[in-house]
Amino acid sequence: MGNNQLRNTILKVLLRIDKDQGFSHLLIDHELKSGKIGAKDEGLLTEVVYGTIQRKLTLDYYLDAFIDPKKKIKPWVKMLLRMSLYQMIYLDKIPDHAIIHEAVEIAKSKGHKGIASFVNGVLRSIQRKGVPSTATIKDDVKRISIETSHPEWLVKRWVDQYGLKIAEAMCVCNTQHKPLTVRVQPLKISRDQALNKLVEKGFEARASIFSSQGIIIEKGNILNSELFKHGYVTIQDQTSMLVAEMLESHPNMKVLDACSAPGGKATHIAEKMQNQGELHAFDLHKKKVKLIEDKANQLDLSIIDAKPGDARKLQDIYDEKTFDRVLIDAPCSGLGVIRGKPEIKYHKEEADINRLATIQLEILESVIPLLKDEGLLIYSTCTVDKEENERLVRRFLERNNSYELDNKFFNTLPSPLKESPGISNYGLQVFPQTFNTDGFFLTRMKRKNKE
Ligand SMILES: C[S@@+](CC[C@H](N)C(=O)[O-])C[C@H]1O[C@@H](n2cnc3c(N)ncnc32)[C@H](O)[C@@H]1O
Repeated sequence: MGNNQLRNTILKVLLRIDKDQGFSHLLIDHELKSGKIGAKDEGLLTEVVYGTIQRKLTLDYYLDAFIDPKKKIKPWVKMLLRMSLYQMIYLDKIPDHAIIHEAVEIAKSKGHKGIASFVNGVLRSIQRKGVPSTATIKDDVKRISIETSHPEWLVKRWVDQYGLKIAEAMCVCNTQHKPLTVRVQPLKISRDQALNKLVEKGFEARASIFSSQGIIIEKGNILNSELFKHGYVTIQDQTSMLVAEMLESHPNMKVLDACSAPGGKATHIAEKMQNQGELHAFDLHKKKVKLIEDKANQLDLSIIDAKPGDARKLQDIYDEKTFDRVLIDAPCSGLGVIRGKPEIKYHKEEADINRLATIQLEILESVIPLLKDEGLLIYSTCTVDKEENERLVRRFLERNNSYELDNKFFNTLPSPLKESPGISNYGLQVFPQTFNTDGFFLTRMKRKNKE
């Protein structure tokens, strides 16, 4: 694929994410699987798409200083400027003159000479004069919003909920690289064996403190490894691995995973059960059930019975006190996974959070009666927001006095997590910056002992 074609593909993907609210990882995956992108261009496509989305508000702040506010610009021209500027500022592989040349060629072929000369003028002016400083922005929320490219409502919300220092560190971290982590399938290989194999193949890898099965890959492409291809390891963030660690499920238990797709945590739980017992996995969306089955097959786990179903209606299927363990990994705003899905920052709105909290509470209240006496329930989300996490748990406990937090949960956490800044009376909020992971929340509950 020529340079011009590659840049056109990048522009097409970016416009789909922006206009049609597409997911960056799915659209990138689609292009990479099309067979049209050469191996040497895969990295550039991924980097420019993610980077441009990740830095959109910062790039707009820079561009606005060079564009007459009265000028009407078509969305594709604005996006072309953003992706070109992203490469000029954040990538040092390609010289500026080549980036500007490509942008002008695209402007010519997609538009006309006038647009090409406008694009050329803006990019050349920035090249000559440099980008404006953010130091003049006095308001902290506005400054963080522009410097780290998070909408102001979100920065303000995080500052109000967690304070300026944590909020700013979180926003900065969300623009930085996160190492990939994998989970070892312990019924097929031990973590030490997997680590040795990876090091032999030239990977830089180390053990995670979050889970006895976790490995952090510092260098090397795990997707091309035999370990990955044959289901000896699966990709999972370290925070998500905490869930099965803390659920303490054992062989021959009866376990419910009420919101299960794509099955990352269900398969981990099945591994902890040594693939013995019953694991009932549900997801609201029928087509996602196949994802759970595929993951279970890939890891050679047979005890997962995956079905479509609404977690709020499982009482129609099961009697009260059926399960030894229950996981509610609830649908959430996903504000903890902005690094992997940067468009979340712009697609989510504040009103979504209250709507989601209502559903989360409904799910929790419908599912928890299925838990046996002495059973354990984990409630988790991949978001950083008190309304969906700590406050949700507090609201649940205030409304349902036969349940309580399981205090042993806090003692059982791996030690650096016990002392981490997100510990509260209602669970553990992991901030992405503390351990360079996703942002994640989890807590453990149980039925109160009757006197
Ligand atoms: C955070 S994801 C679960 C991730 C999964 N536990 C894993 O580790 O791979 C939440 C899931 O809940 C599903 N969902 C949303 N509403 C639901 C409902 N009312 N009942 C069951 N599943 C639901 C979504 O389709 C989504 O797949």
